Amino acid sequence: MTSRNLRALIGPSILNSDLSKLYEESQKLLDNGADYLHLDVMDGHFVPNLTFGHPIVKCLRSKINNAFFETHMMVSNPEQWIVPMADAGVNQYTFHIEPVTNVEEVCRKIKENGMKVGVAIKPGTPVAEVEKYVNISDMVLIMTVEPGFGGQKFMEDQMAKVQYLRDNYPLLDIEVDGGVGPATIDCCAKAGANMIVSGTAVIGAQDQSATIKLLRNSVQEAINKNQQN
Ligand SMILES: O=C(CO)[C@H](O)[C@H](O)COP(=O)(O)O
Ligand SMILES: [Co+2]
Repeated sequence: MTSRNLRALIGPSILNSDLSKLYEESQKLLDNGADYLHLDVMDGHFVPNLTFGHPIVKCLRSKINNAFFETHMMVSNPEQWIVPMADAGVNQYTFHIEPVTNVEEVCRKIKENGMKVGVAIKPGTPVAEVEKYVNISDMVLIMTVEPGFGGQKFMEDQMAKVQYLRDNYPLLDIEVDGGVGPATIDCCAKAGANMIVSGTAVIGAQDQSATIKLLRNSVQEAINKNQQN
């Protein structure tokens, strides 16, 4: 949890981009105004899909020096990858709490390795499960699809979790991920999300820059409105 003002931040997911051009696609997103990059790491075990791991992240970091990298760790043993990801130049390590027995220990180890901590929950996990860790993490990720694949339909029923967290933790960084784009952003913004992951909607946009701006404006307007009340 942080004590600064909330900011609207847009972190495109490169999951559904042309991964043979990972550097070019990532740089294009940053040039078009992305605030950070959301890198989806899947192990084929916690989720039924495989993506990439720390060697690829390290290569990307060697070409992109100054962007904020968040890895979304959809893996069964998040503790295993903390040191390699820190070494690869990751800034924030966001992991799912569902398979973890000692979440505090994982949070501690992530911080010890110089990264920010994100704690994530799947749609079926109650918000109370993640609320326990709000005070020892930098961000909470509320998944708005079942993790594993890009391009799925946004689950509006997850907004109750976002709203609950925002009502109780006004300065908490709350991220949403899955099916978020121009058609669903107002709903996320209104519920109180301030960190927005958007994959397909940004990657496939005719005008990436305009889409990123539209997402950010919607969230910033909601933040401003909230602060007036
Ligand atoms: O974590 C993810 C899937 O598990 C991705 O970040 C997410 O799906 C983003 O892609 P899209 O906006 O296309 O849904
Ligand atoms: Co993700």
